[in-house]
Amino acid sequence: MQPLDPSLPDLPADAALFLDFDGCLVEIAPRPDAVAIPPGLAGRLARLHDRLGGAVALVSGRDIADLRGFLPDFPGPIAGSHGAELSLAGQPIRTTHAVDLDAEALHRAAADAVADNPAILVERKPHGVALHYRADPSLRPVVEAVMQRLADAHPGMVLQPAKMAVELRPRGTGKDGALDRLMALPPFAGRVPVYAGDDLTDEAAMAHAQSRGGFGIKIGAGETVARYRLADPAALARWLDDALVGAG
Ligand SMILES: O=P(O)(O)OC[C@H]1O[C@H](O[C@H]2O[C@H](CO)[C@@H](O)[C@H](O)[C@H]2O)[C@H](O)[C@@H](O)[C@@H]1O
Repeated sequence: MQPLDPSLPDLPADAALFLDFDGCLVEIAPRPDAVAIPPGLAGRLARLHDRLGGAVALVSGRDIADLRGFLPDFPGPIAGSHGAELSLAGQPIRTTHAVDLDAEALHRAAADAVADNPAILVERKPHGVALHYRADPSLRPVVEAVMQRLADAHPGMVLQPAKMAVELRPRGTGKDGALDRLMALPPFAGRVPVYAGDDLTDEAAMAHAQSRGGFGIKIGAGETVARYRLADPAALARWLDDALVGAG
């Protein structure tokens, strides 16, 4: 069991907590549909939601419908597709950008471009597409070249490198924007933003949390702007559980 970062403070009682999903709440899996939800995760999120007056949000590169499939009872807001969509508690999903995207055409173009490489997995999202090469990492240059061509052909979209994947997301979106949007709303407004994430896509949001008086927690290895680090999702779970115990 990895020790907790000894410098990591307790979760502030007035925190606004932003949690990434893959590699942060759940371990990375061979395929996006193969992640295992830890047995205590849903209960932990519900208790944190109560403890923080509802100021707990999921912020993911996955689309919201996909995330809801894994965490159907999550009671708080979800920012999905790298901030391109947002669902406030009890409200329908709404789009946060103005990029005019024919998602089906984009998915078709991506799938056609890698049709000769069955090891490349095409993830179709309502606001973009991801090409995964985890099954054969030697295909990374192929994926990068295809995605660069697609980005050139879709000026409204930008490249988003991910873990063993390359994605396209709408220009102007991002997890930092999602954090900003939520921090302007109750019950997040006026609280201390705390953001935990593992990936490149989380860096801007962690920097943003820190610029607003809060802090970031990098999960796992790799360069980061985050002030603190925890080894893996299990270490994050223990830190969150400590906060719940501390709260009595
Ligand atoms: O923002 P996140 O919640 O961390 O989501 C980032 C991307 O995660 C997923 O892909 C990654 O996780 C998969 C499952 O562990 C793994 O197989 C893949 O290699 C990783 O890149 C998801 O599929 C993407 O849509 C998310 O954007």
